[in-house]
Amino acid sequence: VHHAAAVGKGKGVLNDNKSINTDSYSGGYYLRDITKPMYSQNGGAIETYTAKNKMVSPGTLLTDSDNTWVDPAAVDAHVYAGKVYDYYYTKLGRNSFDDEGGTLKSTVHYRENYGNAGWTGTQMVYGDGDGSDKYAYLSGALDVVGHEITHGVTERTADLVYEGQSGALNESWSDVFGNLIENKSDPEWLCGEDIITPNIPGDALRSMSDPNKYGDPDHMRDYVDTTEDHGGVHTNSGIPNKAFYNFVTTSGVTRDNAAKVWYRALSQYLTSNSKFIDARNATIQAATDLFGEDSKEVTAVTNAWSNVGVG
Ligand SMILES: CCCCC[C@H](S)C(=O)N[C@@H](Cc1ccccc1)C(=O)N[C@@H](C)C(=O)O
Ligand SMILES: [Zn+2]
Repeated sequence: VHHAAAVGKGKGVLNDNKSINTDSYSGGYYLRDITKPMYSQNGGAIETYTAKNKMVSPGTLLTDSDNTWVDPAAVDAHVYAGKVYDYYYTKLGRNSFDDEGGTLKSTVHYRENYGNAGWTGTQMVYGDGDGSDKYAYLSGALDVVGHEITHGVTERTADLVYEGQSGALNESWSDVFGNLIENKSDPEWLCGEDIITPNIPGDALRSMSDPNKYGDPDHMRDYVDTTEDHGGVHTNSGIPNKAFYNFVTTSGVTRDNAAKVWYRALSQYLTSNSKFIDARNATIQAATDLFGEDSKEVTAVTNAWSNVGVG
């Protein structure tokens, strides 16, 4: 069967027009992007499926007869996964989540009234929202898609245990790369702002610049000891999130260099039971490796963690 790259059209969750890389064969179009380096290297692709609101993954590969796509959740999951692939490949030299050109699979319409998105260990899954007006389709935000795929990167590198401090680091690294990839110029470095209460502008699930705004700590003294949410991984992530925000907004530190430091710390130094103090040390070591011990990056990252009471 001959596969040919095609370009389709569709609207995203925010009703925006998007071009979509699709795969045309046997007289139909499939939501499979075969334009990435991984395809020619080892047949890796970006594929988008629907679970039809069941708890199945990957589900059914989406197809269309005329390459005009009418499922906004699928359009955004697909296009945004491509953007995340491109970011890791071009900015950090990583070839997909596994650095082996592994196919990136997304499943949309996962479960019923699912107000969340996740990484299953092999792929991304996206809910439609919780049935209230709190969420739009979760794949409609590039920071969400970047967040979930980064869990795949983390699992193949530091493999941070999803519990307590290592779990909060796991969550934070996903928020960091979700926002780096989304690359908005908004000063607050918000999480999920595009899909949280779509009718209310400006709100979000978390803020990296001011975690307290959404009830999350921004200093070690306010670390939340809880059994909820795997030990508060989405709350205590406020502390490393704020540390990254401090670092990336220090004058002279560029987003790309901050990303290199955080990626090198994740892939070379963090391990499954790392705690916040280990993340401080890992990012200082990574900055030292990349820019030298007397660099502004080393000074900035040291101060960034001190500011949140770590180290
Ligand atoms: C095992 C527990 C369920 C998986 C949690 C996934 S990884 C997650 O963290 N999802 C994000 C979605 C997201 C990402 C970026 C920006 C906004 C929202 C998340 O924050 N989920 C919240 C709702 C939560 O699980 O508490
Ligand atoms: Zn997460």
